[in-house]
Amino acid sequence: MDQGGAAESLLSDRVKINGVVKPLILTADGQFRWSDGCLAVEKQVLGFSVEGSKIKVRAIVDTGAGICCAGSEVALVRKSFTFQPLSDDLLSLWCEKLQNYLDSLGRPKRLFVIVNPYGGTKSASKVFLDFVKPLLEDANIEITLQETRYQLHAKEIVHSLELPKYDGIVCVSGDGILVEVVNGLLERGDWKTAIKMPLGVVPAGTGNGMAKSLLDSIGELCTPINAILAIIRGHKCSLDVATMSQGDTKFFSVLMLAWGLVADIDIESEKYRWMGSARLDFYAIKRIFSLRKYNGCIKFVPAPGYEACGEPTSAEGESTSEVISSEDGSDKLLVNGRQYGYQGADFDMKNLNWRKVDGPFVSIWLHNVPWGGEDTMAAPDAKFSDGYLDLIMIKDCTKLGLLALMSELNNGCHVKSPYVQYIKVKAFILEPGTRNDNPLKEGIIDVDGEVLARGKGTYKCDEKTLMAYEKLHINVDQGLATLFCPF
Ligand SMILES: Nc1ncnc2c1ncn2[C@@H]1O[C@H](COP(=O)(O)OP(=O)(O)OP(=O)(O)O)[C@@H](O)[C@H]1O
Repeated sequence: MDQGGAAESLLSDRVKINGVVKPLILTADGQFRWSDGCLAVEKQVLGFSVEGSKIKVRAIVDTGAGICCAGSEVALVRKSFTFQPLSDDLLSLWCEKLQNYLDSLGRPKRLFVIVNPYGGTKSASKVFLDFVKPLLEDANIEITLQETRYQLHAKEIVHSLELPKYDGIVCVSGDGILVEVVNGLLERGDWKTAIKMPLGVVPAGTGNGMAKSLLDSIGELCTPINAILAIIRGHKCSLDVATMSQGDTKFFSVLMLAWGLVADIDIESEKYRWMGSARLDFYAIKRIFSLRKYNGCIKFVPAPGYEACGEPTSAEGESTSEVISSEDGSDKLLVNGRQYGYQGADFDMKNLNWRKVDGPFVSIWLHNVPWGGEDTMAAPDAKFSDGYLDLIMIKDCTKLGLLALMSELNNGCHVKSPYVQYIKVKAFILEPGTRNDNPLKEGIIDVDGEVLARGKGTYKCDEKTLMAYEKLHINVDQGLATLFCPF
């Protein structure tokens, strides 16, 4: 038996496999090999347990064919491999070596899992039971489960969550719950440390843009199994957070903002929910044939290389609040005696290269990540933490041009249309106006799939929204949040 002296081997031994004594080796680069099999620990091994004098290694393997996992063409199946070391000492040694190797991978050990049983097709509880729970158990990850019971419940939960007890928060939901979690973390007094908590998302809503963006970035399908495997493997990446502010009211966005055509399609098509997913295509065609344009103005700070867009302008800062340091050292903001958490990126609004474009506009779309939903690659060049939002702007477009453009949203080629201006921005000001065919009607501002503001005469305009249909400031904090990612 070799305990690692030989090159590349952490442990090389003879063990019983199916009653026959065979050589087994664990290499320093994480290969677990025996005479008729091999597992790559990093990619395939989830965890192991001791059963009497045997060790059961639980893995996920690609069978290459056969049953599909939730639509995935790759047939991933859970498999276990059992072996019996020849003495108790060797059993302990194998456990130690395997555990040390798994520990060196920095995987999470305790996860707080939020399930929204009412999101999307109401499939989140089933996704949790079929994929999330069994795979987390295989990986020996301790689960604390909380189902959401009402809107904004997830935000409330993370407000008071004892974060040091967990290595990450997992949302089994659509994008809505992830956005609530980010907002909840950033509203905490200890937001600076809270927002470093790794966040995972397992697609189980109607809008699964973040899960799709993460998995598609390495060519994987957006399936619950691929998403939970990425979380178990524990790789992390940073994510830009955009702060939308109107005076002292803030909203923290991780996906997108839409105003004009895309917002109208997204929000007003709710009237046709009974049509299922066809409602979006149906309503898009309807909107294109009676196209609206909105007056207003946008100002932005372009990323290097995009300075030619728009006309030079200036932007006046609107900081009305004062950041104080509290006794516990956390930065809290005192506005009218009330304490807030994060207040947006530290930004000197005045001394930047602001540019301006005046309306009317057909559509303004700002994207933080490439995919807005599983079928919408809105911003093909968007990066998780480049510190910029991708602006997709349409001012003028023929109806046929728009139809062609919309049909390319699933592959991102719409940005090549001559009617589309596609640039990256660091900061953005939206001054939304009225419809240019009817000064009594205004528009809708859609942020991360929720209505941030509704103007006069819009669909459900009597419903209260977080912000008014007025000037809105947006700036980006590079890599503020952390995500579990598959790369
Ligand atoms: N128990 C509940 N009842 C009703 N709404 C809820 C409940 N729990 C959460 N919600 C709300 O459901 C919304 C959608 O959440 P989720 O992220 O799962 O899906 P989505 O794809 O973003 O949206 P949807 O599927 O509703 O179009 C969130 O805004 C959240 O506040």
